Amino acid sequence: MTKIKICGLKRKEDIQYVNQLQPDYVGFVFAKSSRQVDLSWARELIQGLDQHIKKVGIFQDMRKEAVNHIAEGCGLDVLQFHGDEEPEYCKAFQREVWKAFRIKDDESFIQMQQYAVAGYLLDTYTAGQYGGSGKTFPWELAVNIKRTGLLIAAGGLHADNVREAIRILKPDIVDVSSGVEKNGLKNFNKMRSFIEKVRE
Ligand SMILES: O=C(O)c1ccccc1N[C@@H]1O[C@H](COP(=O)(O)O)[C@@H](O)[C@H]1O
Repeated sequence: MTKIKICGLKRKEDIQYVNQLQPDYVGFVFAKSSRQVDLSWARELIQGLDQHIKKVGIFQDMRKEAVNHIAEGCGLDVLQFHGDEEPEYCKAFQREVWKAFRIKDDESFIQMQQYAVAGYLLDTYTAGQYGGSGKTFPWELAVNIKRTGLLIAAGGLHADNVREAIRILKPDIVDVSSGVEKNGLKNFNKMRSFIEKVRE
């Protein structure tokens, strides 16, 4: 079954929502974003999180020492690198690593072959923005991609398009942030609809 990651939790209410709805993963954004959390707030949120839900930290071109400090402090299960991190950088961690690739055209996939990571996350290329854009990429571009780890589909997913994304991309995991928000905040009903669609 396709697993689910809900990204960008930043309020205690968000934690209550996911504890009730039980996605497989949740994401805490440590990169610059309207969803950014710092180490101490993330720790406080995580104290209330159901232990069965895996914790993903989202980073963008951050020093390795800083990433490790946050990962230790929060007990992160997965590190998601969403910037221009090089293959060598991604190999330098003891934890599971997912690398995000921003898809624009066929050439966007050439770079992917240089990485040996546990997860390959496909997000939409948006000029001047590294993630959380709420925009989709042409999924057909990724139908035959070669990869040696998990495939994580991201970028503009929501309850009304996620089944089509699963049909075309056959991902191991679907990742959503903007698509389960209302007025910039996570919304319980949108999260529930998204999760129901994936699991129906
Ligand atoms: O969500 C963010 O604010 C964010 C900021 C910086 C890097 C990545 C970020 N989130 C990731 O973006 C994709 C797509 O999100 P969306 O569903 O299109 O809003 C997803 O992988 C998030 O983990």
